[in-house]
Parts: sequence; structure tokens; C-alpha cells
Amino acid sequence: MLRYLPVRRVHARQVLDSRGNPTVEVEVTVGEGVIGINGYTGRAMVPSGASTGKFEAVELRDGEKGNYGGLSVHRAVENVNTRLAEAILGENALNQRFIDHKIIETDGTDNKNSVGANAALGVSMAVARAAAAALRIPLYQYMGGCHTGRMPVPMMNILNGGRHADNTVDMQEFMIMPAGASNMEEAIRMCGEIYQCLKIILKQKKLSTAVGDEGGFAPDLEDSEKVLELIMEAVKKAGYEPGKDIYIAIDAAASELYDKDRNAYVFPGESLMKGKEILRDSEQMIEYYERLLDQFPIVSIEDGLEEDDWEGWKKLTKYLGARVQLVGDDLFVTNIKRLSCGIRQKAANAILVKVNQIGTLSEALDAVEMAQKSGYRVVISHRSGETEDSFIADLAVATGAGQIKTGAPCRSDRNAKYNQLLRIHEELGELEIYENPFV
Ligand SMILES: C=C(OP(=O)(O)O)C(=O)O
Ligand SMILES: [Mg+2]
Repeated sequence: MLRYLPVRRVHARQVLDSRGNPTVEVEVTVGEGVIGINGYTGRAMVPSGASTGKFEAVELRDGEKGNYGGLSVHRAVENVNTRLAEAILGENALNQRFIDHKIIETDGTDNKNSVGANAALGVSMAVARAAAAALRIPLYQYMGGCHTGRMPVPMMNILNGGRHADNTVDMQEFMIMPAGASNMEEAIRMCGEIYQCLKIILKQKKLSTAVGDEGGFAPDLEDSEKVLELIMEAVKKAGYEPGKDIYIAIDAAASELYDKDRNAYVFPGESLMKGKEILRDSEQMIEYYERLLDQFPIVSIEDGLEEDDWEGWKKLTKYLGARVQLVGDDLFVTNIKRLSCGIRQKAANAILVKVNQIGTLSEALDAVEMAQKSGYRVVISHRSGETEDSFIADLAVATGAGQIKTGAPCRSDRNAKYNQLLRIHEELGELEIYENPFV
């Protein structure tokens, strides 16, 4: 029986992400024999956010001494090749929690600012991949266990705004959810068809079909209502019924809109398009969401308020929590300390899980477990800066999260995840579970 699988080699290098910025790639080789003969290698690439929460673990970049305008990650790469390698060489790759403990101990800070969350995560994910490879089982099964079979409903971001695009749309993400599909393949097909219909509609209306960071279209539009009307049109044009086959999810990314000095959320694009300044305070934001819920089949609102406004989040949850999923992204940053604070206060009712917000796989899994035990829903998520690594597709299946947010179906960094889900769909066959999380 294989109980001890020693880490034999740890190696990192700098590669590029989907925004053309440097990121960390790590390879970990495990096994008894000579490297390359009896060893198994796992490789992982680390994503990167643009609208990062201020409580996230720290992504280490080189700054003034680096290149790529300071964005290079040579220091993080060096930390993998020296400090983290020393810490885990010879340790058992089958004990992910112990490996992650060694990573956390080596870093020694609260927010991974010593080795860098990018260095930490690259090692953590690569170890999991190598272990799964050595056991010759799929990654989702290694992380999720023998009963794994629940596929995630995609939250597919087809219209980008906020920090992810240079248009006048202030809210960051407008997503479609094929809750009416019967399996993963159908879900991805429905979304893909709607995406193409949206492109045709935008073209007909002489609106831009250029895309934002996550591959969603990024035209200049007046306000969120206009965005949602266009999406409704695209859903119908593709032959689907809004509110039955397709639901809507929004990521307001409100921390990015919040102006502390004015204690209000500023909508610069809407202000520009309407020729007057549009500001909303916390209460007005809640009223605004309520109006949108009355008009459109929205089932999920992420980061509806900013990351420090616990009182606002409590109110938001009290007023709208029974009606809609309220997802904490910047609010929780995949951190069990912040999540338990939210659970205690009844703030939000779901968590967005981004592995690089916390920096190790075990800590991300702890956040998923805490949420699920507390009746909070879970959405596994990509970052706006992504790579061809499809790790989160396996993670979404492994955790049975039921939802995945991983962008539009038109860029290889996003399709890496959808294509992996299609492979898992094929592998699971009739045993696949695909359910509408909102019934
Ligand atoms: C994916 C997101 O964006 P970023 O990666 O820029 O934080 C998000 O805010 O949910
Ligand atoms: Mg978000």
C-alpha cells in the first residue's frame, strides 16, 4: 500500500498569465525512484486578481528592482526554489495538510507576505497534482474522494465592466447560469450559444464586441439595466427562457466603487453616460438591487457592498438574503477567520473561493467545509488574470460546490476550465450529478 510518497524535487519558473503579466509556475516531482524514471510530476500555475480584496494573502512581486514594470515574480520563484523546497523535500506528498502546514510555517506571517501567496499556492497545487498522478487517479477524485460526482453550474461572465474593462459599465461582471441544463455538456453549450447571440446583437446595435479580461464583451452602455436587457435579448434569441432555463448572476465588485471620503458608491460610467453624478449609499445600493431583482431573474449578487461594511452586509442579508444568493468575495477572501465572522453576524449567505486569496489548498478546502457546514453556498472561482491551468475545474467537482465562476467561453485561459469539466463529464458518464442550486 502506498502510504509514503516523498517529495523529490521542487522547481519554479516565471511564466506569463492571460494579461501578459508574469506569474509563478511550479513543478513538484514525487516518488521513490530516480527522478524521471519512477517519479511523478505535478505542475501548477498561479492566477492573479485585478480587483483584489484588501484582506487577501499577499502576491509577491519584485517591485522597483524587477522588470515587466515591477510585476516580475523572481523573488517568489526564488522562494519556491529555496525556502519552500527545503521545507518539503522528503516530506510525504500524500499528506496535503502537512505539506501546507510546512508552507505556512516557512512563511511565518498572517498573510503570506514573506514567501508570497503566489509561491505558496504554486507549491501547494503542484503537490496535489503530483500525488494524484502517483496514485493514478483523477485530480478531482484525489481531492474529493471516491463518491465525487457533483458538477458545478457555470456562472459564465459574458459582459465585463469595472476594473476588468475600459468601458462605461460600472459593475464588474454580468453572468448567465444555465440552471435548466441537465448536464455539464448541455450547460456549456447553452452558455456558448447565448454568448454568440449576444455578439450578434451587439454588432446589430453597432456596439463594441471587444472583450474584457475575462472574455465577456465590454461595450459602452448606460447602466446595469441596459446590460441586463441586452442579456435577456441574447438568452431569448438563443431559444432559451430567462428565469427558467437561464438565471443571472452579478458581481458588483462594490469595494472598487466605494469612495471612503464620501461614504458612498460612485458610478463613474453611469455618471458619464447620463451627464450627472450617480452616487449611492449603502441603503440606496440595497434598494437598487431590489429594483434589479424585481425586473430580472437574478439569483446571485456578489460583493454587493464593500469589504469593510459589515453593518451594510447584515442589512443586505436581512432584506434580500431569502430572495437571492449573496456572495462574499472581497468580504471573505477565502479566509475562515473572516468567514466565521460573517457567519456569526449573518452577513452574506455564500462564499466565493479563490485559492490564491489564501495561498494553500488545505486552507481553501477549510473555507469550503466551514461554509458548507454553516449552510452557506460555495462558488469556486478563477481570477481575472488566469492561465491554462485547469485546477479549479477539478476543485469545483471535488468539493461538490455546485457552482463555478470561470469567465466567457472565448479565451483559452477560461476554456481550459470548461474543457476540463467536459472531460470530467465524459468520465463520470451517467453518474454525473448536475443540479439547479436554486430550487
Ligand atoms: C474574479 C474576480 O476578479 P479579480 O480576479 O480581478 O479579483 C472577482 O472579483 O470575482
Ligand atoms: Mg468578485
